[in-house]
Amino acid sequence: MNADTTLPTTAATQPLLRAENISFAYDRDLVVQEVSLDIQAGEFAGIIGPNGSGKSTLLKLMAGILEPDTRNVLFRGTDIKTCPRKKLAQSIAWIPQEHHMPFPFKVSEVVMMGRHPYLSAFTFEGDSDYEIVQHALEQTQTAAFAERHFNEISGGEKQRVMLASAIAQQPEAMLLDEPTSALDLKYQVELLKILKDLNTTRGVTIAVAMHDLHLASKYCRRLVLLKEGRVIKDGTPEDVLQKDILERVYEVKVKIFRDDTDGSFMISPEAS
Ligand SMILES: Nc1ncnc2c1ncn2[C@@H]1O[C@H](COP(=O)(O)OP(=O)(O)OP(=O)(O)O)[C@@H](O)[C@H]1O
Repeated sequence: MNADTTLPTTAATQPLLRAENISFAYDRDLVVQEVSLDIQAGEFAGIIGPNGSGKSTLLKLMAGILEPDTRNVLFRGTDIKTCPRKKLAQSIAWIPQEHHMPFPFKVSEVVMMGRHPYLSAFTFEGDSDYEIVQHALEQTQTAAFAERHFNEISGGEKQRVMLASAIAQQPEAMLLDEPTSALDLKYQVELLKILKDLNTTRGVTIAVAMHDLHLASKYCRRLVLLKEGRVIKDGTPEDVLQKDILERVYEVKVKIFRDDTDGSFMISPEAS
């Protein structure tokens, strides 16, 4: 067995990801404060909260991109800092909010980057890698512009290409930072349907930062509400999307409507 890809065998009993009372500051002020959060394998969790509440930062900490100042993030019970990088790159896909490539890569090449954690320094992509990439391009409806340069496509097209790259990565978990922010109505729903399908049919764990509370309540089985870097409420959409909680956290009066067809919630801010 290759030691580089081995993780502890006790892993199955642990949450996939655990933030154990972590705090983090970019400079002086803490932007994540004493957050304890377990993400179990197979969950579909939404991270919600006002601008600047720490959603992106928390996801970056959970993905091992940033290191907490205090305490640790554990991946299957092991401090994420000490996990073999290759195994981590195969296991966790991170989809950031902003995408820019430093070189003029084609869309197909960006999607192929999802396969890189599986290749060694001296191996080239094989037929199965190309098949996986082609399937990911088709699944995200990005195959039509696979030969265009990534930096020359629209923001919404980039978001779908980054999802394709994450699908090609075949990870255990996808952490996504506002993946629908640049998408039109059709593709917002398409992207969330793809995530739901990956979650239900392949067991991919999803943690996604979202501003659209209606879509969050429609697709996420759990919502974690942040304010000023702290978890204010963590539970089902019904537990979290309550008038008094939302008004306190977002500092605006809201009306909440329930869609009886799927149980989702529509939140309408009221002009004061
Ligand atoms: N690279 C950085 N350097 C310094 N401060 C940062 C950096 N990134 C974020 N911050 C600050 O950290 C805080 C949390 O930001 P973060 O992006 O995590 O919040 P967010 O909830 O994702 O916000 P939004 O909904 O606006 O995307 C904010 O006050 C932000 O200004």
